[in-house]
Amino acid sequence: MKYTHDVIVIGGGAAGLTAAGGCALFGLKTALIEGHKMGGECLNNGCVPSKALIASAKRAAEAREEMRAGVQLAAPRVEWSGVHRHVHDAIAHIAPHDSVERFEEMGCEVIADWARLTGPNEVEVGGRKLTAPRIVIATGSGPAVPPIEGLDGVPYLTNENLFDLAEQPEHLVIIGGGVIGMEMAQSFCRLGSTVTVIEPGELMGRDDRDSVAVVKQVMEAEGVRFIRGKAAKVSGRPGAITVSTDGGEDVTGSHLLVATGRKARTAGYGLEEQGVALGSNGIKVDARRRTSLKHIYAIGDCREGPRLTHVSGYEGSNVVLEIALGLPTKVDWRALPWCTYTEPEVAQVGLTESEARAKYGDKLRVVTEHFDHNERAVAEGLDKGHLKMMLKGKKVVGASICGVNAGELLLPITQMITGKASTFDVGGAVISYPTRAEIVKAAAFAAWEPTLFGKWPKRWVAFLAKIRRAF
Ligand SMILES: Cc1cc2nc3c(=O)[nH]c(=O)nc-3n(C[C@H](O)[C@H](O)[C@H](O)COP(=O)(O)OP(=O)(O)OC[C@H]3O[C@@H](n4cnc5c(N)ncnc54)[C@H](O)[C@@H]3O)c2cc1C
Ligand SMILES: NC(=O)c1ccc[n+]([C@@H]2O[C@H](COP(=O)([O-])OP(=O)(O)OC[C@H]3O[C@@H](n4cnc5c(N)ncnc54)[C@H](O)[C@@H]3O)[C@@H](O)[C@H]2O)c1
Repeated sequence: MKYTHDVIVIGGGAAGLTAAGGCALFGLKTALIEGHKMGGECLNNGCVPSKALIASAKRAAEAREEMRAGVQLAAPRVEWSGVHRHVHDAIAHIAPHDSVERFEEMGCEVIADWARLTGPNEVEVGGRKLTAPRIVIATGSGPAVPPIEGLDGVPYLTNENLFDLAEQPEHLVIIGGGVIGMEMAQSFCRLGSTVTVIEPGELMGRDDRDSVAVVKQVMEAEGVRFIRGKAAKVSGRPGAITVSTDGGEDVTGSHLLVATGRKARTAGYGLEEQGVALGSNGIKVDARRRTSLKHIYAIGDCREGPRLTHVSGYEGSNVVLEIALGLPTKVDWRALPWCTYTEPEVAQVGLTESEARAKYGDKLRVVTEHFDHNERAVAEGLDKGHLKMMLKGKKVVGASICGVNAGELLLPITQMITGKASTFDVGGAVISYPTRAEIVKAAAFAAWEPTLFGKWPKRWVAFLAKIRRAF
């Protein structure tokens, strides 16, 4: 069969851009199809605007802090139009990196339209039929909005319109205390909105409980109100929206944000018709990200599995190895990192303590180091939080960190989990003093303390000392 392309990539978010760019750079004839905005969720409605908003909020929070380190800042003045501009400037600054022009320069044929799978090797787009021996689906996810009674009758926000708000909410009610709910709750509160979070289960359910407890305490002290319960009914009108929980509590706010999880984009573009198997929330894939039709790959948020930008990029790179170089490449989640950018941040890599306990039982050793023993943190007066390192013998199987810039501390731990560095290497490394990174070195060294100061080294030391005394 004569194909129009070597590979067709559907979706121009983090996953699709990585896959298409990589294939084109290797010289494959690559079609990259994006129906909406290049850069997808991360650039336009996700990571970039949310982290920019968090940055504005952090400035306001610092000014609101009581005197620290002998300095009292003046009360903050928040201009919503300025916050809005900062958020959109950040998007505009990064947009060229994900642009049509950049991907065309790499060698992709970029098509700005909606694609539809019309045959096992055929995609229809903009009235054209493209064919290729390999197809990559990277269509992402959107907000999963639960069927709450009355929700359709009021205006509500999701991550798709939150960053376009023209005015600052007076009282933002957030349904969902997951990652989006927590990052946005703290930010809007710090910018001066009243914020209420409704969550029936654990806040930030995937994360280490001790870390989340620290964040919750900080957010409550800053003024965020948490209601334990499930949003069961919504009523009201624009500007006065009431959410009633299954526990009988009512809260009325000026704005409502629904942050109740993600739904993979799998409908309406031919997957089922072509026999691509779907799971409960995403395309079914194997470890090599192949769908039930082995020449069709699914990567990033659209398939079942973790939904994070770096995961999309990682899977995009993997399929480039498969498609361009013919190297079967399985995903490896042993050292999967993630970070929630609350303050303090909550960062995780590998297993949490509870996962590690379930897997290793008594063989697990948890080393905990606190930032109030880290001299940089103490000097800065920002010493809340801790690092927990999960060890099986001298091998790291996971770590949870809660603290200022916790996400920046994950890299050496990733290397220890994958075996590219040992606890001995990191525990014995010379690193700058005083840095927060010393907490990682201290925990890695702790893996060796029982051995280093154990029976045999002590015997050797005693022997040497005895000889020295004798001569
Ligand atoms: C508020 C928020 C904050 C976040 N913060 C972080 C963070 O700090 N760190 C982190 O790692 N992750 C974060 N995420 C998650 C991250 O944004 C996603 O995991 C990531 O963007 C997924 O990339 P993707 O390429 O798989 O999908 P997407 O970015 O959703 O891209 C899919 C693209 O496919 C296009 N498309 C869909 N169907 C078709 C079709 N039929 N034809 C043509 N085009 C199509 C869509 O228009 C879209 O542009 C955040 C998410 C949200 C919502
Ligand atoms: N820093 C980051 O890496 C980052 C930041 C933001 C988003 N993300 C990504 O975005 C997604 C998280 O999105 P999210 O926060 O919407 O989902 P989530 O799954 O983290 O949290 C959703 C929460 O909504 C709650 N919920 C569901 N129905 C409810 C109801 N009726 N009433 C009250 N609460 C209800 C759930 O119990 C859950 O805790 C993930 O894919 C995540 O990886 C990542």
